Amino acid sequence: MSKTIIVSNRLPLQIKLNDSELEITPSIGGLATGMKSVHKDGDGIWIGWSGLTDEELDDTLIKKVDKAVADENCAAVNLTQKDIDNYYFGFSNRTLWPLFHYFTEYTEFEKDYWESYKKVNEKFAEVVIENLEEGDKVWVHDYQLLLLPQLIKEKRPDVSIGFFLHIPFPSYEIFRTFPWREELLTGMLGADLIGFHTYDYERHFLSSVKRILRLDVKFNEVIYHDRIVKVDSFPMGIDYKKFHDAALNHTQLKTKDRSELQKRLDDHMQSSEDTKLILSIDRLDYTKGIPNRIRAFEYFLNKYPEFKEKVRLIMLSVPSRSDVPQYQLLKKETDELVGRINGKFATVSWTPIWYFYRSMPFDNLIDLYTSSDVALITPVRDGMNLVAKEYIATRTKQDGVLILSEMAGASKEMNEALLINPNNFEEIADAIKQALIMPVEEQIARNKILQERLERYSVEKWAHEFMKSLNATKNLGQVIVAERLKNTLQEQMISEYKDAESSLILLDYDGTLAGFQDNPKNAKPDEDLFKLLDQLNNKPNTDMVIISGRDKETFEDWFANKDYSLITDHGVWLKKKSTDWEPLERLKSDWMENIRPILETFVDRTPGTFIEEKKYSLAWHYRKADPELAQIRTMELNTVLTSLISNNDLTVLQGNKVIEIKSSSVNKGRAVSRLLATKGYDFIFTIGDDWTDEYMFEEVPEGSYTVKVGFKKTKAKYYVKDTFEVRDVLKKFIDS
Ligand SMILES: O=P(O)(O)OC[C@H]1O[C@H](O[C@H]2O[C@H](CO)[C@@H](O)[C@H](O)[C@H]2O)[C@H](O)[C@@H](O)[C@@H]1O
Ligand SMILES: O=c1ccn([C@@H]2O[C@H](COP(=O)(O)OP(=O)(O)O)[C@@H](O)[C@H]2O)c(=O)[nH]1
Repeated sequence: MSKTIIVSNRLPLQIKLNDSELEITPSIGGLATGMKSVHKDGDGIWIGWSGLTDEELDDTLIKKVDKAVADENCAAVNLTQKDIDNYYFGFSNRTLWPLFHYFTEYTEFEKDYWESYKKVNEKFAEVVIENLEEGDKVWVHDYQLLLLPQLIKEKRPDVSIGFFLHIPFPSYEIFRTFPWREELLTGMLGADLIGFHTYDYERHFLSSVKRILRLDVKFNEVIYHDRIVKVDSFPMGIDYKKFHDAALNHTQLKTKDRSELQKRLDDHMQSSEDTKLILSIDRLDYTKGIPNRIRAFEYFLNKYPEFKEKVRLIMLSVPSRSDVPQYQLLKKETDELVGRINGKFATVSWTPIWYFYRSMPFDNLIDLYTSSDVALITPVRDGMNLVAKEYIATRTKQDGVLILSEMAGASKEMNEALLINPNNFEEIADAIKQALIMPVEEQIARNKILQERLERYSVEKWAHEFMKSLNATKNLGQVIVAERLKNTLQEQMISEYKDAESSLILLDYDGTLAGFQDNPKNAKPDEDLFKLLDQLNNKPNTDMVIISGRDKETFEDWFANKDYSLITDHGVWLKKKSTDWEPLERLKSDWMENIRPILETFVDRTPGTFIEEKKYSLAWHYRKADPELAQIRTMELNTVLTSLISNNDLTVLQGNKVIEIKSSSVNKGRAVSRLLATKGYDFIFTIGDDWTDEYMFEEVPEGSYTVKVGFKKTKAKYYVKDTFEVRDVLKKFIDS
């Protein structure tokens, strides 16, 4: 039976050694708490790091760890202390985490960290491959494993892979500063479906894919080699029922069953009639805006002194990544701030801030959530923030107010909360006051809407939607275009070629024989290509024709010493083997004088674009321009040109990052039909990569081999992945 394999850096359980005995605790953090609910009901396995390093383990302990993780349907990836130092504390938490949360000044670009990150991603890949069985799906999580999808896909292209990023994906302007940006993007694109919490993160990712990898993006689909990668947003939910039911049970607890923490909270609440509790819970992380929050609370107490001795801020800060210097500094800063403010405002009966630096068991979290009148959640950046959702889920009487930073992914779905800018103390202070005096009817009205949404889009639903989309993505890849020219088909084709008495091989040039270059002039044939073409050209009973939109002058220059058959200018000129150039069409070019100035205005306004002037056509290339600006400009240019060309027998063609204006009566198809009229062939092979080649595919008779380069919509019957595969196929003709 097929299963889903979840992969994340941490397993849902963390193991430590205590006097050579295993001490097992649940992992902290939204990824672990959220995915745990998904994993518990499923029949899959969860692969991740156990919490112990190789150095801490001997054979006996390894067996114990394996058993402990296997009991939870997990499998451990073994990491050394050096891996943890360089991959986890290093690259993950001193490079990716700060950069993706816009803390560029904290970001360290260390080659050693990067090398370790690659190595550890490979270790994860090995364990995944070991556990993979026929039909399994893999769901990879988060920034620690950005290279993993590609590593799995390379070894197991048949496996359906989903990837979900739990933190923000930064804007292109931030991401472009990253030294290994191409590798990270291609690593992620190994997945069939890439998910983010919000649409903003999704569009930032697509923007980087377009600009850095220059890949084609159609709406939310990336065309990557011969695959379509779907990108979408799936805002993660929580196990609503678990939190809501726990809160309901909590209300029924007898006094004797109440926790020590709850008793302290009760004491505070009973100390005066209008006393209130404000709660914050987060890992002690600089992204969570903890110092800002404390300062804003101080500002509030100064601005609204009537709340002194009545309102208390309870801050639960969970220790996190304490080997990273920025976290140590944050700890110091937080301790000092809390000390200073408590020192400044405290009275005999009141300290304004209760500060806990530890993690708490689930029941204590419920104590805190259910006892607090306000939740104050103020991250400066946060992928989602599940605490905000958990607070709302526990409000069984629907009272309570959530103050939430608009920089948290959760804010996109929680409009009924009081949304604040975490850098604006004035706004936070006013929001605290508004929350404290908000009529209970208004609290209920807001929370009712929030709860309905959270209950509906729970973490189970989130996981279900993601997997549903992953399954649909798989089908998408299969239905769309031509059939892959796989080895068995190639063998059949070559055997037909060998049996044929007369064969025609039509080869497009750019994007087929030679790779795409920023400057078209640089796409000159290389030595290998010449060798290959020479050999093909000498095959008996074979007419090899290079058929291109390039101008005659370029081909005259490039192939000066070669006796190849050539067709240039999309079919205007023909040079047959051992004969001279002859025009296939008689064309006028006076129209160019009118069109060129228009194209020049587009070049001036669109940096990176340029005009290629051929004898019979004009081409405006935008391959180096910003893709979004280019998209707008191509629409504008099309509109302008449409009104101009109608009287001139001209056509505007949209190519691969180029718009070309040329005579309507010329195309590669017409040129091919003329070739076919002069000679009969019993084997025809034609290959090309863009729209101009579609005319050839249409023109050649049924039964011909029509092949597209790249995974695109086409009239061709088959496709190959790239120019490297084109050469491999041509070698098979030569070797036959
Ligand atoms: O594993 P740690 O290094 O101790 O960190 C804990 C987790 O922190 C991050 O959580 C994120 O995921 C949450 C759920 O999607 C989201 O609400 C939150 O905004 C994120 O910051 C991190 O992404 C996880 O990988 C860590 O395990
Ligand atoms: O002592 C604690 C404090 C918090 N949490 C949980 O940690 C998660 C924090 O997730 P969030 O998305 O808010 O932030 P992250 O830590 O993942 O950045 C929530 O599910 C909390 O219930 C916990 O298990 N123990």
